Amino acid sequence: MPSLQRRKTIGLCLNEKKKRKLGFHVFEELCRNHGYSVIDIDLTQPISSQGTFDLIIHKISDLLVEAGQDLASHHLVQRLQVYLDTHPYTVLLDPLPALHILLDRFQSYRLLHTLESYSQGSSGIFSPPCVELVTKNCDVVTLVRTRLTFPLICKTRLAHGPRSHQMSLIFNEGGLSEVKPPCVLQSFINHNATLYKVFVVGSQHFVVQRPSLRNFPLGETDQSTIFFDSNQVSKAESCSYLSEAVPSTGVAAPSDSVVNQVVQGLREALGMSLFGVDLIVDTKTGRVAVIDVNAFPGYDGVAGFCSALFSHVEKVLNIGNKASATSSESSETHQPSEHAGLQALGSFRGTRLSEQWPRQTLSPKIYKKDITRHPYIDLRAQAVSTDW
Ligand SMILES: Nc1ncnc2c1ncn2[C@@H]1O[C@H](COP(=O)(O)OP(=O)(O)OP(=O)(O)O)[C@@H](O)[C@H]1O
Ligand SMILES: O=P(O)(O)O[C@H]1[C@H](OP(=O)(O)O)[C@@H](OP(=O)(O)O)[C@@H](O)[C@@H](O)[C@@H]1OP(=O)(O)O
Ligand SMILES: [Mg+2]
Ligand SMILES: [Mg+2]
Repeated sequence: MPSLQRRKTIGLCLNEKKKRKLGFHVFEELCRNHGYSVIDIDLTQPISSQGTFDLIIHKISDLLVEAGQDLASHHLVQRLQVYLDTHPYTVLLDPLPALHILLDRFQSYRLLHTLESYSQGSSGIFSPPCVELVTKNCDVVTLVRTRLTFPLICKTRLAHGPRSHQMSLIFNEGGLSEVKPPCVLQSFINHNATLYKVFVVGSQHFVVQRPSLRNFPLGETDQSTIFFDSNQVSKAESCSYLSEAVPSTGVAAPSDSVVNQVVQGLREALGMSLFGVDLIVDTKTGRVAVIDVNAFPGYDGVAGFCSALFSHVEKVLNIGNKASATSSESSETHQPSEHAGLQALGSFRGTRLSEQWPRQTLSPKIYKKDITRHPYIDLRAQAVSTDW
């Protein structure tokens, strides 16, 4: 029987600034030239009336953060969630549960430490020791004495938005009185002011070198706390006074195999396609530290971003095609299935955590939770099964 094929439709929930920075018109043109429709989704209007979307690309971090406090934003996120629930074959790049993890540095670092513990130190990859400060009512000095080493870097719990880039470098116990929870205190690792940004697009990744914070003497010193904005330190064009490298102490860049392990571990654990990982190399030990994971970052310096994204989208849509054809042959019902192919690509539908993570690894509490009503998901260590 002849079948009428609908034009595949890609929806975008990206603000103009993000699109402009990424040169996103190139991606849109590639899509249209290959027969796909591309439509900007307006979350203030019913989504179904704007199109039938096979795949949605978004960066709604602002909205996800606001949804915790603001009812109007909550409703917009809810609208997207309901659309996904009622359109089980729509692929969301990237899944909302994973984004909730990356919006929260507590959860991101817990995930990194879990991945590290699976490798039992064999890979030489680590995430610097850190402590979570929820309120002022804790004995910060004892926590730091028992778990961390000076200098420390203090980062806000929230990982997105302008205030999330306001950080401080603390050199002694006296400096601890100024920290403002909720925040993370993390041991500072000397890395000769060199940062390696790994930008992931589906199964591909790109490594870009950037400036970073300079080395500091290890151990407690009487240096006063340095407050800084991370956006002024590690952008391609940054030339902060905090970034002078020491030329003679260069260390080798992370090897391809280390970068692959980090990317693969996070891709599988998060089920994401579009993310960035910041790596530094410890000048003392040569080990590679993972210090930050960002959802849908800027990809600045990645020349082929739009074509890499297009080829990933094509792969996902083609696998989705086959998977839905197979499942409609074998079953009358249209339940969301766990497509092995999609999972292998790390491109999961963005509905509930339970649909993307192996069910047996989730506690019943998380399994039942409607993530859009809970800005922070309680990520359990056992929910991660990937080795580094
Ligand atoms: N543990 C650490 N040891 C040494 N330097 C660090 C450490 N953590 C962060 N840095 C430095 O501080 C900068 C900002 O840290 P981080 O990447 O966590 O912040 P961010 O604001 O989330 O960055 P992004 O803009 O990539 O999202 C890094 O680029 C690096 O220069
Ligand atoms: O443009 P966006 O708002 O997505 O900003 C992202 C920023 O990209 P940009 O530098 O091109 O702006 C990213 O920089 P690189 O890692 O790529 O250097 C990184 O700072 C993310 O944390 C930011 O995401 P956010 O913190 O806002 O969620
Ligand atoms: Mg960073
Ligand atoms: Mg970050």
